[in-house]
Amino acid sequence: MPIALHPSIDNGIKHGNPGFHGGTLHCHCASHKVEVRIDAQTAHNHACGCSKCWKPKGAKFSVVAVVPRDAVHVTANGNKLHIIDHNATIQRHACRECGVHMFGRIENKSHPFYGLDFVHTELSDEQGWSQPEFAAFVSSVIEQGTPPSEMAAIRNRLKELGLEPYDCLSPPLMDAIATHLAKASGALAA
Ligand SMILES: N[C@@H](CCC(=O)N[C@@H](CSCO)C(=O)NCC(=O)O)C(=O)O
Ligand SMILES: [Zn+2]
Ligand SMILES: [Zn+2]
Repeated sequence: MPIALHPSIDNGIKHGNPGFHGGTLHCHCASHKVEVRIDAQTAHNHACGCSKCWKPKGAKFSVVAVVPRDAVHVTANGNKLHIIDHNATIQRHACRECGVHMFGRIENKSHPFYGLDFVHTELSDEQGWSQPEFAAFVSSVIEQGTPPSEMAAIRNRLKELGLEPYDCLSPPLMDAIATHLAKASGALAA
């Protein structure tokens, strides 16, 4: 049995459908579920090993993607939502009862990813969301108690699944962040 990372990737990566245009996320409550409608396909879907992203019980990684914030609409039981940490870069709006994070929003207008919300598409029954493309913050699983001796097996399994492991974000995303900062500072022409 290969090491378990997350139920939506452990049996192989399901391909996304480029023509897919969104769906509805719902929390894990048995009744009065929080529902969030997403009117867009996701981008930059990835496995994330950081301690802040929501993971289903027993998973080592979260699977998280971004969508334009204008495409995110709370459609039911929004009164159950609260913000986990108002000071975090990504303000995660979670269900107070079941703990599931419904969307993470960046409110800092000068942040490179301002305008994008973070979402977990496993919370939707629809098929076709963009597939995970890489693994981010892999070393961070140690901070949550994974023995460092397991890291080689974890990175090998991620590679076997086609998810290149990185200890921050992927090179294209790190380049996008650096480009944004260079344009803001004047080091590159805006
Ligand atoms: N080692 C830390 C890393 C946390 C971290 O920086 N997480 C990233 C990625 S989240 C989705 O890719 C991040 O951007 N965080 C901003 C925020 O969470 O507000 C840890 O594991 O906690
Ligand atoms: Zn809930
Ligand atoms: Zn994360």
